[in-house]
Amino acid sequence: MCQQSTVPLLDHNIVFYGAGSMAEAIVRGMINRNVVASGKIVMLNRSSSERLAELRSRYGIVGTNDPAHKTEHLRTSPVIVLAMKPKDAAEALRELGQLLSPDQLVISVIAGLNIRTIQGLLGTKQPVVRTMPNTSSSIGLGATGLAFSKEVEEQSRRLALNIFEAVGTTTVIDEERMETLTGISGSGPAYIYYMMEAMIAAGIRGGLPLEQSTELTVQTVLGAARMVQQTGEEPAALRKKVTSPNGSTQAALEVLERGDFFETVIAAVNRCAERSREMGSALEKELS
Ligand SMILES: NC(=O)C1=CN([C@@H]2O[C@H](COP(=O)(O)OP(=O)(O)OC[C@H]3O[C@@H](n4cnc5c(N)ncnc54)[C@H](OP(=O)(O)O)[C@@H]3O)[C@@H](O)[C@H]2O)C=CC1
Ligand SMILES: O=C(O)[C@@H]1CCC=N1
Repeated sequence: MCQQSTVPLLDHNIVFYGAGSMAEAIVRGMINRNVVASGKIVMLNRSSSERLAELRSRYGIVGTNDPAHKTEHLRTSPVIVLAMKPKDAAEALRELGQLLSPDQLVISVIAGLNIRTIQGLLGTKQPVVRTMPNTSSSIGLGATGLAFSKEVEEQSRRLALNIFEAVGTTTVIDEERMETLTGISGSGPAYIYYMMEAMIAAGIRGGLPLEQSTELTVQTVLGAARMVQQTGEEPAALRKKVTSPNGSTQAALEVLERGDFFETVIAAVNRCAERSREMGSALEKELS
């Protein structure tokens, strides 16, 4: 993980076009890690003024809905992060393309939307970085996959990596693997939270107070992730160390196996990847 720097990495504006959960997670992480001064972060959305007011007061960023200001920021910012939902992307990108000049870097966090479609909707051969971050970026523990269009020059490549390295780890991949990566790390936090919800519920049903059940679950998930990271051992090897022959863990794992846990998780990751492709195809159709 990156050390907190005393000098911000970015000394120019960065626009977040879309001001929802993912944009906030990255912004929060960037501010906490001093990647950029909060006054240089501009957050734009479609219509929610209350949301922008909340973000302005929470982070000291610039947030505006005023059409003239929005246009001005989009026209002049060297870096624009696309952070709206896939369903809203086509219209937004068509309008955005008319404002851009060739050197402005476009970074997308939109699931499924590929580089070719981004450039097609913009109507320009813009340098594009397609990324898939996750919401843990907000505490500096994100995992972001990145793929670059051929127009992205070394300096811009470095800049994009700097932004996401400051809020977690980065993995550069071939764009064709982005949907699989989405299935693992983009959506992955939700699977872990779901597992945690179930563990907490089981604790409560077994008579533990909510607070204790939550604390035990959180520490268990945290400890297990750290064990894999710090020991360098395979998860399967670590699992075996918990599992005494004919003991309680074995009995529990047998129940998970009966529910086809392993293959169910793989099927969930695959379905996530497939859904990302479906969303991408719907956007690709907007090109014709
Ligand atoms: N949430 C996550 O864990 C992750 C999300 N992503 C991707 O991030 C993107 C955003 O997701 P998320 O933050 O969860 O979504 P949210 O619904 O929380 O936020 C979407 C934002 O986009 C804005 N918006 C919609 N249309 C436009 C437009 N035409 N112009 C400008 N802004 C617009 C909305 O503004 P308003 O409220 O005013 O309509 C809102 O601020 C998605 O594409 C998703 O695939 C990627 C990785 C992880
Ligand atoms: O659910 C979604 O579509 C987004 C993409 C990855 C995480 N959330």
